[in-house]
Amino acid sequence: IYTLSSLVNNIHKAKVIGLPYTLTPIHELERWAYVTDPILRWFSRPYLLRGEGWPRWARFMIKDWHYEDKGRAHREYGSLFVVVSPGGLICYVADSHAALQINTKRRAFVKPPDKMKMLEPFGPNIGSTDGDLWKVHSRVASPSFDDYTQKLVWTETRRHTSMLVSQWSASHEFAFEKGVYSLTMDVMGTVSFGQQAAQNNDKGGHLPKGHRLSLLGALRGVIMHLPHILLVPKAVLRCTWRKVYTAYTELDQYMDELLLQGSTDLGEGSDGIRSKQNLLKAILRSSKENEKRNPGVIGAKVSLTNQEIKGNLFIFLLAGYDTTANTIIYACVILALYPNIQSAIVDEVREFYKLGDTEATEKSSSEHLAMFPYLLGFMHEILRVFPVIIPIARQTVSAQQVATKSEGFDLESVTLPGGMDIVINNTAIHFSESYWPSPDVIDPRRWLVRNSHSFNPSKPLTSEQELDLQNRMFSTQGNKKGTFMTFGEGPRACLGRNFAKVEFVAFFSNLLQNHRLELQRGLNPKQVERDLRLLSGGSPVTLIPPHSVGVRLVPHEI
Ligand code: HEM
Repeated sequence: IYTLSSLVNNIHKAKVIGLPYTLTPIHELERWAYVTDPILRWFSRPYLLRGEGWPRWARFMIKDWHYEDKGRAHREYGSLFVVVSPGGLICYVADSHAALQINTKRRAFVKPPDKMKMLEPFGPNIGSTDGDLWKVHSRVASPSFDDYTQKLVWTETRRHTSMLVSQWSASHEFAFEKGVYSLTMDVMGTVSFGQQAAQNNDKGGHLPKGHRLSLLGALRGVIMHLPHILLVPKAVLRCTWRKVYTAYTELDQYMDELLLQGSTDLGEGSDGIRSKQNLLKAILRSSKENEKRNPGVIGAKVSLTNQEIKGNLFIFLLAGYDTTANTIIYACVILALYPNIQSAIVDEVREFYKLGDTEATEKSSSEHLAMFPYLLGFMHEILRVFPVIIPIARQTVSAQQVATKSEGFDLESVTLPGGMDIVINNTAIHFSESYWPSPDVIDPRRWLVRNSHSFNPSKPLTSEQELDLQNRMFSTQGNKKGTFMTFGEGPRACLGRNFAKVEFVAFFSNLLQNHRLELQRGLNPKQVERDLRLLSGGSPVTLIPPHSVGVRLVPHEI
């Protein structure tokens, strides 16, 4: 009776909103969806492989159904619609104008508070907080992502890629995904905690006093078991999964020690040289500087506690490790499938090496990136077609009006009630013909013309586009806001987007210097591409390919 009356009540709420709505027994944000998701994914596989999307009755019960759906639901119900279940209502948005407002008005549309608590195993952070507290986190954390950090990312990524290339080229059947994951993890580790993360290992017996794992070992243990650390209460973890619990406590202890060391260095003034820093020290210093700058603000929070600094370092690891790894993995497979795109990137890489100052540390990260416009275009095209962060979720704090501008959508604005869940369907936006002509076609040149929305890879180029392509400039300036959402938009957009771009470019500029990527022998390219585009691995955190995809490194012909 309760379930039924909740459903009737929710239908009434949906009718008042006035948007098209549809019913489902369970929606994707409910706990029950953890049960329906694996069953329905397994059951729907044959439909997906036929290119028909989800069975209509099942789709809203599947977590992150949007990727495989590719905007079908929006073509059926409209660019904004509501899914109603006894458990609640979700408003799905695929209208760039509405998406932009929702992302820009951060005080009116907040991150769902109940889900954000989960992101605080080490402490509150920039990703989990909202309102005034977020502002303090943002003020302290943002300056740490400066040019020095990006340069560190550049050098560390190139160093780790060189090591990976020698391992991979020594063995034809290398563990491809594993290599990429360990690369992004090691880069995150050294950039966050300094060289200490790369030194001492668990096997060599040189563990620091009082530790059972190395810093990198603890980091790896935490990252590999993130879902358990985020979802299982610590007391339960301690009794049931000792190994994971140990990694968690060890990382906590390392961060405490590093913070203490960092504070002492700052106090003694021996930390004046920015070049000796890592993210941990940078954020500590930024927090102290904020405190000095605002001494008179009584009662107002201006700096972060050690707990909050740890929380932020954790969120950087969480947000930056497998997002970048999966972007690189999708990119490697697409390069193996599209030799023409790979050749254009190899040309760009060769131009770069001709300049002869590849490790030029005096160059800023933006100068490095400017040398790879096509590669950056390719990265954005990968992130458009494979948006590794699938949904962007928000909740209204009180009743909020949202204006819409989609073609064929009757309503000019709608009022969403307070406490309503909203999901911005970025896959639907990225596969909308009106924002991205011929959206299925992967073409990095979209990002090298002044107006990406007028570029149709299936049609001949206009003279203006030809001119733009000759000038070879990567830019998103002319693009309509709200049409590319993989890094989010507005004040809560990704803090590490430049970090990810530098890492991506540093990786491929090194990998493709002497080698090409090909599919492993025996794989059918059509089948590989079909699986990649039609299925996802159903990860709880980021979009991952449905199964391991073999690529191999082949030396360039001389
Ligand atoms: C390809 C790689 C990446 C993608 C696609 C990505 C995507 C995103 C998206 C979509 C958001 C906004 C979520 C929302 O609005 O709810 C976000 C936020 C964030 N990202 Fe990334 N990210 C990437 C890499 C990184 C890296 C490398 C770092 C750090 C080292 C990072 C740190 C963050 C942080 C701290 C936030 C929270 C910002 C805030 O709430 O104010 N990300 N990211």
